[in-house]
Amino acid sequence: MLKKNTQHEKVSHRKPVVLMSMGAQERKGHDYQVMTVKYIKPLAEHAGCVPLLAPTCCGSEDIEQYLSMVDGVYLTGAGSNIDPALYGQENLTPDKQQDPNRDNFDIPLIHAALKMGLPIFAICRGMQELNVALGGDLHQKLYAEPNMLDHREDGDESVDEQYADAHQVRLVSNSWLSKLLEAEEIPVNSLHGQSIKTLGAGVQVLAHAEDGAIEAIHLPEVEQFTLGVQWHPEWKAAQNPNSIKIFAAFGDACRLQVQARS
Ligand SMILES: N[C@@H](CCC(=O)NCCCC(=O)O)C(=O)O
Repeated sequence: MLKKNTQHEKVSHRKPVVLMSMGAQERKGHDYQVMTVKYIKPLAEHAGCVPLLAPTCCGSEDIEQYLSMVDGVYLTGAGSNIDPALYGQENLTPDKQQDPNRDNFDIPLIHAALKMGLPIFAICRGMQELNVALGGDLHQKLYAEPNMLDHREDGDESVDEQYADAHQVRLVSNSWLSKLLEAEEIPVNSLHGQSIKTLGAGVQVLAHAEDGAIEAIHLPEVEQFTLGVQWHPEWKAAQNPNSIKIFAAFGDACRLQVQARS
């Protein structure tokens, strides 16, 4: 009987594991590391990945070990601002919360993940981190810039109202994102006071808001999937076909990574 040579047919059927870095929160005098459920669920349900939550409070020395266990990196939004010293500016919003541990974990994490060829999907603060890690900078108060709209949510509204579509974004024509979403323009929610000002090395724009604010980026010179969006596709993702497509595309890229490693 002929023996089938399975050596070249090794296909791994395990789900991709994706690292999510947690953020700091203080509650009743105790320091917590947290992650919002709205970010976790679409990664499992629409990307088909296994979320692995990494605390950012223990320094960055174990980053390579974390990355050796995962097939992708997912950088979420968070209320805290990135320390402007990391992009060479004085702090213009000293009243706003910062999270130096997350900054100090995520910046080297991004460099290491890029070096390892891991897919990266970044939302809101995560997209800003991706740009800062590559030497770009931010508008610290987008709302105070001439001719720019106020992209912040109204804190007095209900959460549903805060995350409702707020404006259109125009996708760069013929880009992979416009092809994926089969659209030139999509409506998005908007909950940020800061935004990308100068692009980092290798960063390219994939979408703009009506006022010119940068709404989506990628790194076309690297081989792996990279996407940063300033809006929140994680919010009620199951009800938004564009969000489902974005999470599925990230999941597909992580599945390719699983195969590449098997
Ligand atoms: N502080 C930055 C980043 C904004 C951001 O990530 N917001 C997320 C809000 C909370 C959440 O939905 O997780 C800025 O203001 O631009």
